[in-house]
Parts: sequence; C-alpha cells; structure tokens
Amino acid sequence: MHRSGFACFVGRPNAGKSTLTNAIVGQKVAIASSRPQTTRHTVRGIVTRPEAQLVLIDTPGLHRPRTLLGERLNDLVYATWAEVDVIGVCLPSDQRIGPGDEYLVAQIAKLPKRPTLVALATKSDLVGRERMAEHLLRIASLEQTHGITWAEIVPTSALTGDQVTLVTDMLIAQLPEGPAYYPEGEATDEPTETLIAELIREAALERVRDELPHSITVTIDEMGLREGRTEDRPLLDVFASLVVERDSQKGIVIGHKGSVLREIGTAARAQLAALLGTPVHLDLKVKVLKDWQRNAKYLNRLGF
Ligand SMILES: Nc1nc2c(ncn2[C@@H]2O[C@H](COP(=O)(O)OP(=O)(O)OP(=O)(O)O)[C@@H](O)[C@H]2O)c(=O)[nH]1
Repeated sequence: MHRSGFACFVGRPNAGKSTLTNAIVGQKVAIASSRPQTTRHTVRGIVTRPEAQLVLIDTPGLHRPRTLLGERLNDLVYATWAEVDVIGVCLPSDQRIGPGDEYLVAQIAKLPKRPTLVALATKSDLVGRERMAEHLLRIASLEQTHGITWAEIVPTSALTGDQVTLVTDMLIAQLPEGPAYYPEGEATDEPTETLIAELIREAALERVRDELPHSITVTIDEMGLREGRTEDRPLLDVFASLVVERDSQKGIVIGHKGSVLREIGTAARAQLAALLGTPVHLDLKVKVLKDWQRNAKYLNRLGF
C-alpha cells in the first residue's frame, strides 16, 4: 500500500515550524530565523519513500490582523488547514502553553472538516525530563478543553534531530492511501525564484533592527545564466530588490556607505551558491514602496 498526502505545522511564532520542516526534508527549503513571524510564503517540502510521499506545507503564523497583509496571511492559513490531511501543532517545550496556543487550538477545533491532529513538543533539547512530563500532560489536557483528539503527542528536537524520523514516520502513518504527487528527487515545488527571494530576505533580516523585518520583502527583478560562459563555468546573474515601506528604512538597510547592504549581499550570495550549486552574481537594490503592507495594489504586485 502506498500512502500520500499533505501535512502542515502550526504554532505560535518561533515555535520551530520552519526548522522542523527543514530537518524532515533534509534540505533548506523554509526560511528559519531567530525573529518571529518570518515565514510568509507557503513553502512545501517533500519526503519521498518507496511506500509513501509526504508533502509538507509551511504556513505563516496566525495573528490578530492589523493590516491588509495580516488579513491575507490569516486567510492563507485557514485555506491551508482545510487542504491538509494532518496538522502538526508545535508547542515549544521551553514555553508554557499560553493564550496564543489556546487560541490556535480553538481555531483548529472550529474547522468544519478537521484534519488529523498531532501534537509536537518542539525544542525538546531545551528542557529536562520533569518539565517535559509536565508539558506533555498540559498538551494532553487541551483535548478536554477544546474537544479535540491528538492522534499522537511526540517530543522532538529539530536542532539535535531527536525523534525527527519518528515524527516523519508518524505523519506518514496518518496519510490516506494514494499515489505520489511529485517525481522522486524533488524536495520542494516552490519556484526557485521564491526560494532565492526568501534566502535574500533571511540574510537581510539577520542584519537589520528588530522593528524592520515586517516591512521588508524581496522581489527578483531578473535572473538568468550569464551568456558566453562555458558549461563547466556557469554564473547565475540575480537582480533583486529589497522592498521597504519608508525612506528611513531604506537608510537602515543600506547602512553607512552601503556597508549593511554589502553584508546582506555577501551572505545571501554564499547561501544561494550553496543552494543552487552555481556561482551567483547578486545585484541588490533597495526600493521604497510607501506603506506596501496596507496597499492592495502593492500587495498584489508583490505576490501576496
Ligand atoms: N534549541 C532549539 N532551538 C530550535 C529548535 N527548533 C528551532 N529552534 C530555534 O527557534 C527559532 C525559531 O525557529 P523557526 O523554525 O524559525 O520557528 P517558526 O515556528 O518557523 O517561526 P515563524 O516563522 O516565526 O512562525 C530559531 O532561532 C531556531 O533556531 C530546536 O529543536 N531546539
């Protein structure tokens, strides 16, 4: 029997969803950052085995919407939940279960067609046995409070790899019988352009102040293999823009004499070359689209 289907991880910002996706797929496909709320695109990771195919969807977090972007992101989350076979609710072991987690579980409990639910006690490496036991009991108690059922409750650490294989097996076990959706060897169906944009955004996020991340997005303006290069010495030209909301933010991203922008470019180029296996020439510009997060025209143009 061959199983196939879709799963997604949900959880409060910083719960470790992207890192777990990457650990399961074994390749960097989703942006992971120490800053919350950095995942915007629905990035799929694909695990293909002889007996099964698991497609992982990485959704943004659920937030109280304050901007049009916020509303659209929430709609994207609900739409994703309705599509998947399994939802893995990530509850970081080093954090007490709080109103944010309760809200999330309550929203899931309200879904008209509820996928199979599994609870993942993420970041298990950060806590001792006693705290973990307490955490697992608390997770189990959510069943009663919200009228849901966990198919499984599993502690795991994406960082050390603790029980990551078990999580994968367990997700696959919940999938219905079905054929593979994607050819073997494909780890993601996210267009290369989106991955490149995400890597550049990640490099930028690591280097700018805390209040800026939500205001930055990246567009790929043009890319292609440099002409006139031999096949064994390819060079990929990438022209990209870091889009911010205000002139003052532009200054921050560029930095003194362009120092910040240069650092972003260097870091992103190294990551891109590693991901694509090709040397990359990266041309980065900074663009201001005034208040793009609140402007429907800009949001459409930027692909949200
Ligand atoms: N110690 C430890 N840290 C982890 C683990 N998994 C993730 N982290 C860290 O936790 C932070 C958040 O991880 P992400 O994977 O980006 O979390 P996320 O849930 O995808 O976050 P959002 O995209 O903001 O919703 C990062 O700094 C990770 O390095 C883990 O298993 N153990």
